[in-house]
Amino acid sequence: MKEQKSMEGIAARRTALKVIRQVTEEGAYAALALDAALKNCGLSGADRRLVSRLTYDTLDHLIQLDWALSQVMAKPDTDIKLKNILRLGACQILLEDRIPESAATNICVQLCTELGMPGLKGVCNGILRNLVRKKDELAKPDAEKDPVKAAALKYSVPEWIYKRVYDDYGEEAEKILAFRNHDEGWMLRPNLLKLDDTGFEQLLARKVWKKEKADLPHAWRISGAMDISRDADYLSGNYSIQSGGSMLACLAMNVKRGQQILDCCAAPGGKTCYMAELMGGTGRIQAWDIHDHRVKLIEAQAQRLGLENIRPMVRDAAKKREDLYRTMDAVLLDAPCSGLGFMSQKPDLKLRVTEDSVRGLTELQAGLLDTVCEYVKPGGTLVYSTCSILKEENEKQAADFLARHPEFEETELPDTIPEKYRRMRKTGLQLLEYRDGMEGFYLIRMRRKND
Ligand SMILES: C[S@@+](CC[C@H](N)C(=O)[O-])C[C@H]1O[C@@H](n2cnc3c(N)ncnc32)[C@H](O)[C@@H]1O
Repeated sequence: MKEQKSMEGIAARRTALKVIRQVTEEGAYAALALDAALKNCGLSGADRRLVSRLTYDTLDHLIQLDWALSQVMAKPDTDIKLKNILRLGACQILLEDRIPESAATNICVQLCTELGMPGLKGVCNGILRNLVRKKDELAKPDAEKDPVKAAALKYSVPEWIYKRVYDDYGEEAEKILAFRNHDEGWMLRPNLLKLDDTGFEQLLARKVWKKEKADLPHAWRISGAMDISRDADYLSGNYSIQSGGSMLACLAMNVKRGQQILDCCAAPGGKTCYMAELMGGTGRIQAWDIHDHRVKLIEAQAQRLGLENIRPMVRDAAKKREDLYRTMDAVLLDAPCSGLGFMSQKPDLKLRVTEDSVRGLTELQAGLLDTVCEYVKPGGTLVYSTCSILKEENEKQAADFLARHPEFEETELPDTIPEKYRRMRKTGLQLLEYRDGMEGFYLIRMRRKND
């Protein structure tokens, strides 16, 4: 029995290590790699939770863990496989109260053999035991001499992210970067073609989940659901899972029955479907995405929800379509972005996003805005949104667009959006996780002036 328990412990760490390796060595997305690893893995509920926690904690604290390890290793530039085993060990030794240090170390030593490195067992053992001994006296960078390095390490973010967020938000950067989302909840909203708010509340009352009304129209926060995408009411299209920022972008579009709408970067279709419902299934939404396999996701959502006013299409929104000029009542550009608004929920973003990639995205966003704005009718609406917190992708991007396009102006957010969010605006609305209880998200509503 005892032996079986220790084997389960190994299985959970082996699975966590597999995901950490896929993310750091192969560039996999943590959420997808974790889902795949947990599918049919045969682990108990407690072990599955341990896998998720160890994976996310290791990735989230990777910069701190590497710093700590560099102080107890003779040669910090070690083989990447060994490095990942050490990171997993350091995560348990430095961040977990409930795991005995000896168990963490012994299992990591065992994992060296499993990864075909029996010759490194002694090195691994030595480094982790050294870490256990010295963990309370690890040096920190001198905050006076190198404040950026010290702060980046404190929040376990790359230095360029710390600098950028500090430049954008000043002292508030600390709150933004310190925030960690430990809420495993979801935001749900009813399919408006099938259920009104009362009907949805009754549906939720039948579920064992914890639920509370969110401060957005129709929306509820729920937690305690294992795999919501297998729930029968979800599968039969009674409701959707949608984040708060995403719902606000749809409300900002202020769509009406019978309108012609373009959603330029639409996959997997969360916003398209909400807008299609807000239009009561009437009018038409062209839902473009550049990737064929992602357009199929829009089709699947529209089908699940029974929405017939959506036209999913594989289109490159960067290519001009003169035949569509001035034809749309409203255009949504939910642009490809760094995604840094989800940093606390997706810590692998900190490893994936680089200064160069942000530069490329910013140029892409500006080009897309210049192209798709042409489709808006006089008096029509253009909403630009991202799930980023960087001003370069958001407020500054929008201000630059408005300067290049005097035929557009920023307009008020409609009163379907709660006043609290309408009041928070400067140029556009920036939501922040630590403050607003939803992902970091940006949106601005603009209008093409009448000629
Ligand atoms: C932020 S996601 C959109 C999320 C979506 N609006 C939703 O709410 O479900 C950005 C999307 O833009 C797509 N994309 C990137 N470049 C594009 C382009 N040039 N034309 C059309 N779609 C593009 C990506 O494939 C990705 O699906």
